[in-house]
This record gives sequence, structure tokens and C-alpha cells, in this order.
Amino acid sequence: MPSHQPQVEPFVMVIFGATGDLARRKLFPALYGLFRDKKLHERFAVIGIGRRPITMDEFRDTVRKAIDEHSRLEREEAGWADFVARFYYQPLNVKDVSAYAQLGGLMERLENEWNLPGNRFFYLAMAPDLFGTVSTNLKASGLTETTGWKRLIIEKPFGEDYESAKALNDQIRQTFAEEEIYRIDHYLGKEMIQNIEVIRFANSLFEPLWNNRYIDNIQITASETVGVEERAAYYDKAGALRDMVQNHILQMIMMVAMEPPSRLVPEAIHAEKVKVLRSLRRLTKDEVNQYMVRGQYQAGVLDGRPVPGYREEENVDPHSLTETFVAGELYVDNFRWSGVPFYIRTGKRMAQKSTEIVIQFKEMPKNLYFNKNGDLGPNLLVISINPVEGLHFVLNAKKPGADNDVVPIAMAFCNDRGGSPEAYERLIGDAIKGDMTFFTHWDEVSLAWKFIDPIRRAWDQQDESTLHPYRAGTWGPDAAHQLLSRRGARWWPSRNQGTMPVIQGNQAIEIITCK
Ligand SMILES: NC(=O)C1=CN([C@@H]2O[C@H](COP(=O)(O)OP(=O)(O)OC[C@H]3O[C@@H](n4cnc5c(N)ncnc54)[C@H](OP(=O)(O)O)[C@@H]3O)[C@@H](O)[C@H]2O)C=CC1
Ligand SMILES: O=C1O[C@H](COP(=O)(O)O)[C@@H](O)[C@H](O)[C@H]1O
Repeated sequence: MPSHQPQVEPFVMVIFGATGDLARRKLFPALYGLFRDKKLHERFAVIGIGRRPITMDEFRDTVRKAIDEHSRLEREEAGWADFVARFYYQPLNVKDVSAYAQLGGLMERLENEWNLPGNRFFYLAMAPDLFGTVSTNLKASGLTETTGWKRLIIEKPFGEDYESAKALNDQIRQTFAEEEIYRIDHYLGKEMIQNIEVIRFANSLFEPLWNNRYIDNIQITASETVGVEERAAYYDKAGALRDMVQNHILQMIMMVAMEPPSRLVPEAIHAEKVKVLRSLRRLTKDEVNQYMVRGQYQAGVLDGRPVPGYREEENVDPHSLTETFVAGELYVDNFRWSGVPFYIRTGKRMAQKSTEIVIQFKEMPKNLYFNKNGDLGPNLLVISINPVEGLHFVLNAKKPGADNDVVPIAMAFCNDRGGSPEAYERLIGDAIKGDMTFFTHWDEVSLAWKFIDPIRRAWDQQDESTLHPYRAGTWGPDAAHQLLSRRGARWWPSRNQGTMPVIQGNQAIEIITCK
């Protein structure tokens, strides 16, 4: 959470890839939400770029449909004309540097018409192999020479390994300085991810316990029920390790494990996050299969309907060895976390959509109380990120009315306000204010790849025998459970729409918490 409140200023935003899926589903609705909540300056304009030769009116129609279908806010006629009048379209092939002159002409015209001071946003919402080209061509055509500021918002994936990410970064840095580059990781825009810092650093309760003396293990789950959908061309090359672990999962580890920053400013926060990645234990080739598990979904049943296996999906190589599931036991080798396993798991076609972080505290030094199964469950702090947003603190207490039975109870906070801004809306709003707190610094990207690359290389050299199959609709392969059971731990069941089943002995106890 930034302590300062930067001002919003007038700007022109150029969206490269404005006729694509991301623009339609996320970017236009985000701009509409910001507009409706009066978080944009009254003077702004948006230029959409794509190759297809559509007119400005057709483009505005696309924006309207996008908002009707995907906005968190119902579109209102009042104010609509004012909003949509700011959208313009310029057909352009981004590979053709000579075509940028037309874009420059349009930008200058709009800057005059809307009395804009030359603040320029360039949003790269297109295939990653075009990121570098656009950046280079923007400079070559002089569009980044401006009287105001210039900022680049760039989508994932940022490279496919350290070398390619570095090459891309070097290319972009020819045009934009690090403090002008806003690398999106949409997980950092999620309400409860942003809340992790607040929970940790605004409560004196947690800081003394937030270390290897009191925490037994940390579990991070990002499970999905969807399969590869229409993204096979990208996903079959990327796999879950690059798609989810390199960015979102490592970001969650950084948020949980970082030291308190000296001040709530982006530089101080990034510096602490980077230290976590520097302490993250890198795996040697021989250690990879000891600490990491990869899996691939097979046909199964989800929500009562049969779903195909990964290799049967459209446009997937029928012999693909791409992992759709990753689990791992990671270590942050510093004073605070030495010896505490960070268990991670992420996958497609799993039993539930759930993004959740569970902090499991250590057992009492001596148990005076037992529940009827003869044990006492550990205290848990559960941070629910998606689809439920909330916080559960699981404690032990006397079962009401019973003499000696102890049951888990939960102190819960549930964010069920509904209609709160989505990740993209928060992040675009931050970028407009010039607040980089929840964007990824190059140091984070590069260190993340340096952690991922040896795992990727090891798996790329292995055959099918280390790719664990799992049935669609389950919690992944057995090997992912064995990662924990060998240390006497287990994955805590995901909280599901308001209940948190806690398992003690072999019995699941439902703690009713939120509606
Ligand atoms: N879709 C999503 O939910 C998410 C997407 N992303 C990332 O966002 C980026 C965009 O993804 P997405 O919107 O799905 O992609 P789409 O394929 O749907 O859209 C691609 C866009 O790029 C334009 N385009 C392609 N080539 C050129 C060119 N040579 N010159 C000008 N415009 C071009 C297309 O316009 P036209 O066809 O008119 O040329 C289109 O507007 C990717 O980096 C992706 O990884 C990240 C997270 C989620
Ligand atoms: O970045 C990505 O994230 C989504 C999952 O995001 P969520 O907000 O729904 O948890 C994932 O489906 C996609 O493969 C990946 O590229």
C-alpha cells in the first residue's frame, strides 16, 4: 500500500492489440471502472491499434460491447457518450516502422484537441514476440520524445527464460528507463495479495510469530478447473512452470516472506522482495525431482461433465510432455525462514478454482488438551485470494457444552462487498498515478527466471516417466501429496465458498465461517 497519493494527470494511452481478447475482457472494462469511479483525469484519450481496417465507430462499438459483457459495473447511458468519445482507432502493422508516423500524427492531434501535456502511455497487449519490435519502433519514429512523461505497460510473459527475458529487457531499455516500465503480474492487483503486506505489517500480533520458530510450513495453492482452452499454441510451449510459477507463485512467496520495508515506497518494497528471491534455494539438476513434481491432466469429470485429457485438447501435440501441474517444496535460506518448507502447487483441471495461502503454525510444545481424535490441530492462518476473498485464523477452543473436547474454530474476515475493482483496474489505475508498487521490477523477473531455468532444463531432458498423470477434477498426482507426507504434513483442503474443512485425524470438521 503506497503511503503517498500520487496525482492523476491527463494522458493519452495507446493500446497495441486493442482488437484482441485482453483489451476486450480486461482493459476496456478497467478503464470504464476507473472513469465511473472518477479516478481518471477529465482530460484523457485512448488510441486502439490493430491490423484490421475497422473504422473509429466500429472500434467504439467494440468498446461498448466489451463493457456490456465484461464490466463489473452496468453500463449507464448517462456519461457514456463522454467516455466513448475518447476512444480512437488507428490501423497499423507494428512491424512497419514507417506506419508509426500516422500514429504520431493522431497523437499530436488528440493532444491538441484534448489539451494534453504530452503524457504518453504505451500498453503492449499483443503477442510477446512483438514487445521488443514495438518498443524499438516507437523510439525510431520519435513517438517517445514528448513534453510530458512516457510509460510502457507490458503484459506477460516477459521472456521464456533468463536469456530471452534479458534480451527483451535490453531492447526495451533502449527506449524506456526502468522506472518507466510497468510489467504486469495481474496477481499483484488482487485485493487479498495486496492485503498480505497490510496483514503482516499492520498487526503486532503476527510479526513475532512470522518466522521459523513458530511457523511449520507455508502452503500456496493456485488451482484452476479450466483446461488449456484456446491457448494451446502458447501453453503447450510454456507449461505451468513458466505460466504460473515463474510469476504469480513466486510473487506470492515474496509477499509472504519479505522483510518489512523501511518505508512504503516502491523502491523499498522491491528491494525487500528481491532479497527473498536471492535467498530462494536454487535446485541442481539432481535435486529437481526430489523437490519438484510435474503432472499432466488426463480425462476426468468436472462439475459432473466429462472433460478430455490434455493431449486430447484442440491444438495440443498428442505426445506433449508439457506439464499442466507443478508442485514443489521450496526453501528461503535466510535467518527468518531457514528450514521452513514453502509448499507450492498449481494446475489446470483440478478439483476447484482456488488461490489460497495457508500459514501453518508449529504444534504446542506440550499438549494439555486433546480432541476426541486424540490430537490437537495446528493454528492456521488462511489467506483466501480467489474466488473467495478473506482471512481465517484457525484456533483451538473448548467445544461448547462438552467437558473436555477441543475443536477448531475460525476467526474470519470475508470480503463479500462485491463489485470491488478487478486486478486490471487497480493496476492500470496505479500506472496512471505513476505508482510502481504492484508492478514487477526487472530484478524480480531476472531472478525468478534464474530460479526457474534449471528446473525447466532438467525436465526438458527427462522422459514421460517423471510426468505424473492426474485425473481431471482431482487435486493432482499422488506425488504432490507425498512431497508433504514425507515430512508428516498434508495439503490443507481448500476453503470452498465460505467453509473451511479442517482435517483432524481422519475426520473433516467443517467450520462455518462466511456466507
Ligand atoms: N487474453 C488474456 O486473458 C490474457 C492475455 N495476456 C497477454 O496479453 C497479450 C495479448 O493477448 P490477447 O489479447 O489474448 O491476444 P489476441 O491474439 O486476442 O490479440 C492480439 C492483438 O494484437 C494485434 N496484432 C497482432 N499482430 C499485430 C501486428 N503485427 N500489428 C498490429 N497489431 C497486431 C491483434 O490485432 P489484429 O488482429 O487486428 O491485427 C490483436 O488486437 C499477450 O501477451 C498475452 O500473453 C495476459 C494475461 C491474460
Ligand atoms: O496468468 C495466468 O493466470 C490465469 C489464472 O489467473 P486467475 O486470476 O484466474 O487465478 C491462468 O489461467 C493463465 O493460464 C495464466 O496465464
